[in-house]
Amino acid sequence: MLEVHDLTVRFGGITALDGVGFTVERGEMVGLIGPNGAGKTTLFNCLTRRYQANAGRVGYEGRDLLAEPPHAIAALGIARTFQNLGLFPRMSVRENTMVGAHHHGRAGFLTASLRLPGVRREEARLRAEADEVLERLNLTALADHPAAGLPFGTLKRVELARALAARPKLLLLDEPVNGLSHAEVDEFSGALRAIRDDLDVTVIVVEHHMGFVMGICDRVICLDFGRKIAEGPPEQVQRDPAVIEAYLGTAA
Ligand SMILES: Nc1ncnc2c1ncn2[C@@H]1O[C@H](COP(=O)(O)OP(=O)(O)OP(=O)(O)O)[C@@H](O)[C@H]1O
Repeated sequence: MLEVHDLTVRFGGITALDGVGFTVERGEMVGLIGPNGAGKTTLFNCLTRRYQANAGRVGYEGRDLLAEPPHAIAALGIARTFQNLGLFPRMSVRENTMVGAHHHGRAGFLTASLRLPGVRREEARLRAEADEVLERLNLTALADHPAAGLPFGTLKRVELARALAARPKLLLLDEPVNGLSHAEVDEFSGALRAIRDDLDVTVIVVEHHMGFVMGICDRVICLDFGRKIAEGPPEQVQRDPAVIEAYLGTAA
């Protein structure tokens, strides 16, 4: 599904990604780990075309992803969540979720403003789809509640709901369980497993929570200073001396 070759991104004198390469098969759940500043978010920003790569290639379902404009990413089936949440505080949980589905809508600015019957039907369809996602994530009771004022753990689930409403084939999760309690992490893991099994979604997840990553991922890739330093099954990567050193080096 995804083939990343020799991806390099520089910001002035900093090389945020340095010749990174890996592949992801359809249906896999891949963990992307590495100390702060390793280049994980930069990688997501390249895959969603927010950042321009200096070198390298990315193949996505046989396409040259780096040749696609940023606005085409959602329609290609790539959705992401953000480390610091990308929600609209004054909009309800349902409305925030419907934002994720906007690229399925066909109504233009004019037809939408005129509220023609076709537009109303379409809105009802998007709303029904959003409600289905909310149900799956145990958010139905909060559908009409504004995002503002909800606990952080709940907002993390709303953020996931928004990404799922886009009906993604490839889901990029940026620190989805950061700041969650132990019980919330377990709940999130369960929901994510069910989503992967039921919705045929391929997942790449950036996370510092090792218990979560090791418990849920089929394969783990570790970056350090923009380079891939390890890749393999979770138990193997966890024991890899280069990975241990990268983390301990940061802590020291
Ligand atoms: N827009 C930018 N402009 C300049 N430097 C940037 C930019 N984005 C990222 N960087 C730099 O690139 C490097 C990689 O950052 P990135 O955010 O990708 O790391 P990360 O692995 O996601 O870290 P964290 O775990 O802290 O989120 C860092 O040195 C960072 O300062």
